[in-house]
Amino acid sequence: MLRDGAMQGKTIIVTGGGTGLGKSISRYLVQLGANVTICSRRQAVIDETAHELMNEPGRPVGAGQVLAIACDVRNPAEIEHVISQTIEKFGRIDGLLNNSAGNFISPTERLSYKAFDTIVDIVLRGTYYFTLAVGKYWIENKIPGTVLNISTTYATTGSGYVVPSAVAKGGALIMTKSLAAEWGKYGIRLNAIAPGPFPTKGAWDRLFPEPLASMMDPTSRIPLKRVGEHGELANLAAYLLSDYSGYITGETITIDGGEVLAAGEFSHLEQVSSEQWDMIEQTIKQANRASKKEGQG
Ligand SMILES: CCC/C=C/C(=O)SCCNC(=O)CCNC(=O)[C@H](O)C(C)(C)COP(=O)([O-])OP(=O)([O-])OC[C@H]1O[C@@H](n2cnc3c(N)ncnc32)[C@H](O)[C@@H]1OP(=O)([O-])[O-]
Ligand SMILES: NC(=O)C1=CN([C@@H]2O[C@H](COP(=O)(O)OP(=O)(O)OC[C@H]3O[C@@H](n4cnc5c(N)ncnc54)[C@H](OP(=O)(O)O)[C@@H]3O)[C@@H](O)[C@H]2O)C=CC1
Repeated sequence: MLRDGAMQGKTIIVTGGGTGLGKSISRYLVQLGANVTICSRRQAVIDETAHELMNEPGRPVGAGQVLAIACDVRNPAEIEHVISQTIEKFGRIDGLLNNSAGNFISPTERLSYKAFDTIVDIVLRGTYYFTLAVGKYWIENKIPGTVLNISTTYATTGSGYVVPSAVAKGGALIMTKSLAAEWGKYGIRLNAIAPGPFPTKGAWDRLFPEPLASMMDPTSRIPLKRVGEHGELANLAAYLLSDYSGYITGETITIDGGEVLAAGEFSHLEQVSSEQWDMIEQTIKQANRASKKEGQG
């Protein structure tokens, strides 16, 4: 979507950049010329991704560099290591993509305290630790940085069976708005993306395992009748991390094929056949005529 070289000179840290959506967004940022530090717990996974992104067939001239540094986002010392290594290699940091997450589907009453903590710690604590560390660096160095948080649509609607994730994503979303209000004076912007279903191994293994996968079709509730494509999300993420979105802050952009609209009370009526609509129309018109007659009488 953006022109070639649109992110040249920018350095972005992508948490969870070794897999799934973080990897796809990192790929696009690198193609656009950004230097990208990818970090997550598994060094072997991020090393392999860094190698892949640096050696892609058709890699454009002017594509960015990739640095892979292991980091558990629950650990401030490891976050500070990522920040110092990134500055040492690329000179500065312009953007932070908080994309790391943990999640699995479960009735809430089956969760141990530790299970609940594990999700909230990765998603909420990890997001505010990283944002705080990078934000302090930006304020101290007068850099107008940009944070982009990968949220979910249920961060605002709520959802059963993923309650720790909903709690944590909801908290991170409120942080996005709150800090956008507070740090605007430093030129720092914070936005979020709320994706609908975008197939990744990480999400599908934990949210649509068998027998759930055979029982439900995630596209059935989506007005556009399909899941998202990674390139569609990467376009939006690159735009929100770029200077082209310079007047947008505190915003959450939903990219879900209209899935959240399924909550509308009558939105499921696509199951009604054309013949049934003929009958319904006649029934309503009959009721209209009857009520008119009552008015005349
Ligand atoms: C498409 C829609 C939106 C998508 C949104 C996304 O975020 S997709 C992103 C998807 N991507 C990812 O999630 C990627 C990263 N995810 C992961 O690494 C793991 O899934 C993790 C989040 C469990 C963390 O692993 P870890 O090694 O740090 O932790 P651990 O193994 O030690 O477990 C901690 C506690 O949780 C318990 N527990 C675990 N499973 C279940 C269960 N099914 N049932 C009940 N409990 C369960 C486990 O028993 C333990 O508690 P205990 O017994 O000690 O009291
Ligand atoms: N796929 C989808 O349909 C949707 C995804 N999302 C969001 O998109 C984002 C990416 O998810 P997706 O790509 O699907 O799934 P993935 O499982 O591929 O991505 C999650 C990433 O988080 C990293 N991670 C997990 N725990 C930690 C930790 N403690 N410290 C650092 N990194 C960690 C993982 O790497 P490692 O294991 O090496 O640490 C992994 O790279 C998440 O925020 C998710 O909530 C939102 C809505 C829908």
